[in-house]
Amino acid sequence: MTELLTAAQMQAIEQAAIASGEVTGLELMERAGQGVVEAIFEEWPELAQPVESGRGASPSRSPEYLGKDDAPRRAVVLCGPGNNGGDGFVVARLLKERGWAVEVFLYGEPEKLPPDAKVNYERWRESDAVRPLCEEVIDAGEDADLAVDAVFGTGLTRPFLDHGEVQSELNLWQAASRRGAAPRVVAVDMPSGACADSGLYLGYAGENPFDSAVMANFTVSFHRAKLGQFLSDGAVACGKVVVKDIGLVDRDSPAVPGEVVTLAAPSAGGKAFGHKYSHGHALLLSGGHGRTGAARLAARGALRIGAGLVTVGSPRSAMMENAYQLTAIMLRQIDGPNELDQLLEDRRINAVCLGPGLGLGAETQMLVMSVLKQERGTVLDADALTQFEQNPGVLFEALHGNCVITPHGGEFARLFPDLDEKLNAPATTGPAYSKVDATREAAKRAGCVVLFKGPDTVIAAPNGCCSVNSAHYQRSAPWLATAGSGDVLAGFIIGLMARGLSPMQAAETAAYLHVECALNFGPGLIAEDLPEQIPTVLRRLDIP
Ligand SMILES: NC(=O)C1=CN([C@@H]2O[C@H](COP(=O)(O)OP(=O)(O)OC[C@H]3O[C@@H](n4cnc5c(N)ncnc54)[C@H](O)[C@@H]3O)[C@@H](O)[C@H]2O)[C@@H](O)CC1
Ligand SMILES: Nc1ncnc2c1ncn2[C@@H]1O[C@H](COP(=O)(O)OP(=O)(O)O)[C@@H](O)[C@H]1O
Ligand SMILES: [K+]
Repeated sequence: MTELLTAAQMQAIEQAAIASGEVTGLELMERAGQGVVEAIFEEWPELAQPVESGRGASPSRSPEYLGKDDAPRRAVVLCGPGNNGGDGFVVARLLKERGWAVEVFLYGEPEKLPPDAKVNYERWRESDAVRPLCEEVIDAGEDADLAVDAVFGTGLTRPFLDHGEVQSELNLWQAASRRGAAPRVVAVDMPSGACADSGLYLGYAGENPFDSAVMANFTVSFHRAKLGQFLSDGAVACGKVVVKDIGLVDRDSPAVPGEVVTLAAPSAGGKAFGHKYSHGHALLLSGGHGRTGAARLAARGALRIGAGLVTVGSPRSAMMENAYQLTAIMLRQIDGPNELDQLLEDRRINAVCLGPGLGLGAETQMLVMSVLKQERGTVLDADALTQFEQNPGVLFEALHGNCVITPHGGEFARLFPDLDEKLNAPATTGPAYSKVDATREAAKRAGCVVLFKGPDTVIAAPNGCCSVNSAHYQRSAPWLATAGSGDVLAGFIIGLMARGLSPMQAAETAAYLHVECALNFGPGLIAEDLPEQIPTVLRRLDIP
């Protein structure tokens, strides 16, 4: 289970360790700096060689490794006014010990550094200069091999704006480094300017932070990854996240505030035994004539993910259209809520999904209400959510603990306009209101699991349980931005609920597998391809 911590949770863990006497803040800072240096050479082994050595010199820890014609590697280290800056001074010293030429710039006043950072500042100052962080850093960085961003980490509380020019230059370095030019940028804990809890850049009202903010090639975090590294812009700005152990032990400390968020992972448990009815019977409602594709996509998803039986319920107008295109999936005519009620007298139908392609209008509202009063496993998506834009309270009243709702950004805004407004208001103070905060509040209000879609899909239950299904970094799956992929996701969830997974487990597992399917297929993906990847993905993950 990969935990994603908020700044407050990380601070509480650190404080508890220091209070217990097992470690000092200074030791933690030294380990953090060591972790960053280690990560740099793991990421870029070539940096362990001096420039132009070309003689296969082995990595060395002392300046003696320099041959006659070799030039030292060069780094600029940008330090900030807090402990993130303290880590930066450690990194500078360790690189220098390896023979690097290092220039250090400080944003802030040395006298105001917190104690541990001050100690490391003084150690650096014993032999070298610290210059104020200003435009000079731009010239210094131009031909450096490496830029270390240790300006702000988990302590960012307000916008880092007055150094916009410096930031935009860092951004140019970063862009240049993606083209193979120097310097590479490594961020300590967070790319400075981005909030560690929300991933939002502070103070960028209406502007694209990526026009000027620090973006890293990779980010080194300590003990555990931070939430902001997997949410919103933070998940783009970090480049990649490497977590380094700094010797903190996990503890069930009541001092750690709030329920910890995890990265979504599939729940184990497959089709080891039983007959088809022991794997549940999922019903998916189709829209009318010309609007049936979405329900069939979802139904195919439900069947592939292992529901024992899957039925599409179709209005008369669409029976032929559906019949032509369904084989293993069964078809039943359902015209209106009364016929739906009759069908649901069959208690073996234990999970119902509605919304994809269903259309808007009074009938949709009645169908939703009819299903919800049955208290079966229920997934509401798309039109079944939009239908309640004018009266979300009616929906929340009827939702129950055996439901999952799966809004994308637009649907979320329709059901939870106030939360959407908070989430999209320009972030000015840290920790900023995050997609995790919004989804948790939404789940409480709705009284059921909410899966808020996106490359950073957040899944939350009313009890505060929450996970992030990340399609970033090595799981980046931009091909999912294709029509109908959300319908398949709804089908995956209802299929797993039919099989008996809890709403939270089903939503997490489905979201995880959805991304795996996209990764398995790759470019050119269309929604129809997603269910067809399930067999390979399940086999690879060893889920029977
Ligand atoms: N918490 C931990 O367990 C550890 C923390 N370490 C490092 O310490 C960092 C956290 O240190 P801090 O809490 O001191 O926070 P930061 O160093 O991230 O920055 C906070 C400091 O900057 C000030 N500040 C915030 N926003 C500002 C702005 N826009 N303009 C000017 N000043 C601003 C704050 O008042 C505070 O003094 C972590 O990111 C990590 O790099 C590591 O040394 C190892 C252990
Ligand atoms: N860039 C992206 N990277 C990863 N996943 C994405 C991306 N864009 C969309 N998705 C995912 O694709 C699905 C799209 O669903 P949705 O917006 O409901 O589309 P549709 O209604 O067309 O099916 C969601 O699961 C969402 O999380
Ligand atoms: K930083």
